[in-house]
Amino acid sequence: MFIVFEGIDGSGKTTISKKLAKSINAFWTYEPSNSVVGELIRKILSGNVKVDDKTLALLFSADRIEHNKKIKEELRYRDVVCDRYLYSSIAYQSVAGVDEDFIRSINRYALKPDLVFLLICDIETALKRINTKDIFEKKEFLEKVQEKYLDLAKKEGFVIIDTTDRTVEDVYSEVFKTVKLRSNYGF
Ligand SMILES: Nc1ncnc2c1ncn2[C@@H]1O[C@H](COP(=O)(O)OP(=O)(O)OP(=O)(O)O)[C@@H](O)[C@H]1O
Ligand SMILES: Cc1cn([C@H]2C[C@H](O)[C@@H](COP(=O)(O)O)O2)c(=O)[nH]c1=O
Repeated sequence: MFIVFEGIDGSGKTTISKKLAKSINAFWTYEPSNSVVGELIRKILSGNVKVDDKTLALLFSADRIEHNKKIKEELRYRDVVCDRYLYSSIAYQSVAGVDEDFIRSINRYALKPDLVFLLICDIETALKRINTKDIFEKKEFLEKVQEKYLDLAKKEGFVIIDTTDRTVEDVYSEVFKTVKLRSNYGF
């Protein structure tokens, strides 16, 4: 099973996805990945290197091609839990002004996940949770990204979980119950 966690920065994706991967003995992975393209992306996100928004969208899709190879390989043996994926590109890059059809087109060969969790959070709470700031971590921008995610969630059937004012344990318990229901395993 290929499970993806999406949401704005500070919504709790890394915390919850790592916890889930550990408890179901799945492979935990993330985007931007640790490929050479992923490393270049992180330099751009820190604001040290500037590129056109379309170039950044292309870099995310190139990193995803590299990342997909690893995911497919792991799925032969076990479940995969991923911290950010394709829908981060659709949400962030479209809010940054890149045409959604262009984003979908350059990602058309990306492996489809079996289950997507959208972790939503009050923006002020999310910003308080994060220490380092990247080029996208601004209140107005993240508000639009979260709206775009909610729009995608309705169309694509994501499981939405609000993490505002909830403990990690509480959020995790809801995630675990959903995975149990949606999978063939009796964890
Ligand atoms: N439900 C929660 N309640 C309180 N704090 C939380 C909750 N979930 C996560 N946190 C804390 O918020 C911080 C950010 O969490 P995390 O890194 O999981 O978010 P994220 O969505 O992966 O962020 P980013 O996209 O910026 O990497 C961490 O210090 C984490 O311990
Ligand atoms: C995969 C992906 C990511 N992003 C953005 C979203 C965040 O601002 C950063 C990643 O930071 P994190 O702390 O590692 O979550 O990258 C994006 O704009 N498009 C994407 O496809």
